[in-house]
Amino acid sequence: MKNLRSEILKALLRVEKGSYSNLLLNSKLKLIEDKRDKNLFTEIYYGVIRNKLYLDYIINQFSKTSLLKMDSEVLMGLRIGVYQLFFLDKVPARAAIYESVEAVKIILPASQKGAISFTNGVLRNINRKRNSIKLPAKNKDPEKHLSIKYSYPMWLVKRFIKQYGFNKSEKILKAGNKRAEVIYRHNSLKMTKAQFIELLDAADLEYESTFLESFYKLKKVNNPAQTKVFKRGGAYIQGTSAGLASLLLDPSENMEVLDLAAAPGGKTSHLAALMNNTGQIKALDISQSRLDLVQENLLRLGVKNVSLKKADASKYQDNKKYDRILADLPCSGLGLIASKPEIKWDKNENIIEKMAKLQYKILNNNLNKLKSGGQLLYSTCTLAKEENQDLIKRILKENKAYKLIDLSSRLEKASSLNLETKDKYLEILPGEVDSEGFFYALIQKVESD
Ligand SMILES: C[S@@+](CC[C@H](N)C(=O)[O-])C[C@H]1O[C@@H](n2cnc3c(N)ncnc32)[C@H](O)[C@@H]1O
Repeated sequence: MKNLRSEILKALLRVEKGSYSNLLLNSKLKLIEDKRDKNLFTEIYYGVIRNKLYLDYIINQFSKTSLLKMDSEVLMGLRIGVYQLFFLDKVPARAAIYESVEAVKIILPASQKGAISFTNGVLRNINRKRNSIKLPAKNKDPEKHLSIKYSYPMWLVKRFIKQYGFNKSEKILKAGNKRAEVIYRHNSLKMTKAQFIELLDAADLEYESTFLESFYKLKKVNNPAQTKVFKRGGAYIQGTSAGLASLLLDPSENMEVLDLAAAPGGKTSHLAALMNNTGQIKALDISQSRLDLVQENLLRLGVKNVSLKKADASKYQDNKKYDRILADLPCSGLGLIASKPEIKWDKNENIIEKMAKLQYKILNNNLNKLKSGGQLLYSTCTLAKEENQDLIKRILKENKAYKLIDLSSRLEKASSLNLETKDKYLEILPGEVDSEGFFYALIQKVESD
């Protein structure tokens, strides 16, 4: 790779235009040989996305030009520079400024000399007066304080404070800025636990256990999808909160299971493993290209009891009745900010409302596919109550033949987590648990005599 910072700058501009940060990063890291360069690329790239508002707050105090009027290349170059100055002790200030200005120089045409000296001047000025920078006061404007300190848009800070109060919100915001860890789920359909561990050890992969028995946190791994254990189907990369969903649904062998939104297949393949490849899982998704990913994953993982179908789950019709239904539905994703920090900047209140409507339609269309006594697990990776508690309350109010089951005993059986359910629901909050934010509710069709 020719110039690391200019490549970071280009990649960040693409994320601003809508590219998925994790997919783009993976494709960029493949082009970098040196391990230290890979780490520095990742650090600056995610650091700038995570801390954008804080970086802009600083730049704004030292620039006579408004941020809105700046060339996007210059603004991004400044963010890259300020991030290094404030967050990376190992990069000397002189190098941080020089490299960031060089990156802008490479990207902008030579005719834009003024923009280059502007970038240089602003960065030097910020570095000189760095000790004078102050956050908005916590006691005067607590919302603004959190918004700038942790770089979250105001609407999201206000929403969290309303739902969880100031202290819990601060923990959630802080945890969302921590780099997400890579976790392998051991896939028992391809190898025993002992063989799985043997392959981790043989590859010198450092790991530690988690609150779920089959999930291992990997330390310092650059290409988790390139290891032998992964390629042989012994592992699936999956967060612990995502993994908890299939465990809470608790399927048994030979059951009939419906998965309403399956792609890329994490929970489907986990269910298949828990059922030991017996019974039948019907897995739906609205997107064919995403179903192709499921197919690829199921093949690698040796899953044999799943049939895939492209369908809109809000309209899907089926004459069968199921023992278990997994409704891991599309959502606003506010629990996944640590692994996909651009969620901070891409989402808004309208998306939450839109998602809640879709989730309502999907649940209403599928509840009647449960057998008598059958159970549906609803899960989302978001922390918006309209998509979680409020939605489930409404569904149960309108459908009297269904009841909510307290998730405590399932949680105790599935994990070593010491968490209380609230109103029978379970919610995982980043900052309280070292995992993604998730919500779960278990609904049962009341048995008819
Ligand atoms: C949260 S993801 C599912 C993750 C999956 N359960 C897993 O564990 O890998 C939501 C999925 O819902 C799909 N989707 C969105 N709208 C849908 C609809 N109306 N019907 C079915 N699937 C839908 C998306 O394509 C996406 O793959």
